[in-house]
Amino acid sequence: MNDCVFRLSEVSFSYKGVAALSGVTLDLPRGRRIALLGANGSGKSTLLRLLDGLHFPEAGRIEALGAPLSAAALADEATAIAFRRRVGFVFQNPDVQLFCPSVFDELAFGPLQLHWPRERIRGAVTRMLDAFGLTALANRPPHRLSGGEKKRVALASVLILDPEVLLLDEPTAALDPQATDDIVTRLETGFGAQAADRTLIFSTHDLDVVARIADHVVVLEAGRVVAEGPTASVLADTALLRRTRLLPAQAIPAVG
Ligand SMILES: Nc1ncnc2c1ncn2[C@@H]1O[C@H](COP(=O)(O)OP(=O)(O)OP(=O)(O)O)[C@@H](O)[C@H]1O
Repeated sequence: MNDCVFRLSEVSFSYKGVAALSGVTLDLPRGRRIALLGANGSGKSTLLRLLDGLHFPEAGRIEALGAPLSAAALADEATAIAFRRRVGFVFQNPDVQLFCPSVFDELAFGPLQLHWPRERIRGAVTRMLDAFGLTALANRPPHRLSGGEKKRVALASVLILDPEVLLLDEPTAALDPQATDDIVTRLETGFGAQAADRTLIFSTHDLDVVARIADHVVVLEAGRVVAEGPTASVLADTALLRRTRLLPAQAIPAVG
């Protein structure tokens, strides 16, 4: 495949002897909305962390945006800054990435690091606050918000930099149905509408979220890729979904 944001070749990774990914070979094409689907512990978060250069493969290779993604490559400060500008990551737990005294400052933090002019920062933050329904919360400390509000702040603080690739680790985990719908709607309408070459890669085990957002699905099981393809065909494979614990093994009998 020629135009891939990431190319993985026989990638393996373990945490002090606990295997998390084994022999993953995968091309992730540009401009797609890709779901990493798998049961708890299947390796989704680990794969996202490798794509973001937070961990590096023990074996195998990763190419990101046409260049090797390795500890040696990111040790070069200019390469690391360029990579972080192009690839945005939102953690599963927003508390690990929210640390500013106010929501406004949280959104302004990235642009300040990139030395945007003050007026540009003010305008961009104001627009993002409005787009994410956060204007009334602008002066609140992020750590005192609800889980759904924190997720919106974390997402807005990454999207303000308009990354080419957005990596989201379980964007709807621990959210109630309304907050889930809110985030999914923003991802359906906000991110993809910006430009056709933007790529979204997100992890989840929620099949409804996959159906609404993704156009391509990669299924992980015990650290291996066991299926990959267009969303409709993967979601139609109920035997696969049952085997990988994404659907209950047996239908639960109706009550009454
Ligand atoms: N910090 C860690 N130390 C040791 N083992 C870990 C660590 N993080 C993950 N693992 C192990 O690596 C494997 C893959 O975990 P990972 O978090 O990538 O899965 P996941 O698909 O994201 O799971 P979940 O859906 O529960 O978030 C699991 O066996 C897990 O126990």
